[in-house]
Amino acid sequence: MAAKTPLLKAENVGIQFGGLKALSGATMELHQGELIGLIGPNGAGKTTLFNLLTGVYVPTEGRIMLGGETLNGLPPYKITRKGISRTFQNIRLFGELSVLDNVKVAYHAHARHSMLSSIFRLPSHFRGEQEMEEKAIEFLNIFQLDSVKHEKAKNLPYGQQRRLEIARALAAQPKVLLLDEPAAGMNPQETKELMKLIAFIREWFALTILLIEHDMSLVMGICERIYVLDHGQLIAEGTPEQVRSNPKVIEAYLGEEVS
Ligand SMILES: Nc1ncnc2c1ncn2[C@@H]1O[C@H](COP(=O)(O)OP(=O)(O)OP(=O)(O)O)[C@@H](O)[C@H]1O
Repeated sequence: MAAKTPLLKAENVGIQFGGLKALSGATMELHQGELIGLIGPNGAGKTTLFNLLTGVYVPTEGRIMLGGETLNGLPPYKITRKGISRTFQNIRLFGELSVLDNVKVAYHAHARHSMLSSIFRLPSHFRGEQEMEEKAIEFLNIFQLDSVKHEKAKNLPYGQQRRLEIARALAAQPKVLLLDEPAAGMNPQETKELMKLIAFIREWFALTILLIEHDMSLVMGICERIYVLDHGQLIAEGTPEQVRSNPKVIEAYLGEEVS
């Protein structure tokens, strides 16, 4: 029975901004190891759902649970510590810091060596530092960023900045990774490679991933299941094939490319 408990669950979740119901009655379950797509037209509520899952917004209705523990009302940093990391639609990096330091800072937020050992530069501090550097370089290798590790993040080409953002999110050692349009602004070749990389890191880190993507064809190849949002409501859920042929989804995407 325990195996059936979802890792992350949103139960009738919603939020209202003034008169606007940006999201309402959203119920979603992510199970350990799944790679799930979240799609929908512009303004459907996709990022709002991410903001609710990560504590940026507090739901005005419903419950969010991670492994059975309710997250409602916890601040974002506590939710990150509990195991939910995310990337943003608009890249958020420390532009003036090196690529390596960007990952180390993210790793630091999670590292366990104590403040006292850092202040007094005790041997455990240096072991912690070394371990952090090794871990950070490991992440950079996976994302093919090791050759640019001393570059300032702001000087990287766009595609590399996007990959660095994912490396940073992973450095927090999440159970669940939320990716908000990770391929936005990438060319088709970069996008294809990124999708492969996402499928790879899911396996490598035994992650559960929720991926926002505007273009259904991009998620078709790698996601087992897809949730579809439209006007703040989840209108469909199923395999890519089920979702693609769902009349509500076709209607929501009317005038847009569905496949
Ligand atoms: N803080 C806020 N205050 C007021 N309205 C908001 C706020 N955040 C989101 N909204 C509104 O909620 C709705 C859903 O926005 P959201 O950004 O979640 O959509 P989205 O599906 O991610 O869209 P896109 O694909 O364009 O990124 C929009 O109408 C948006 O203007």
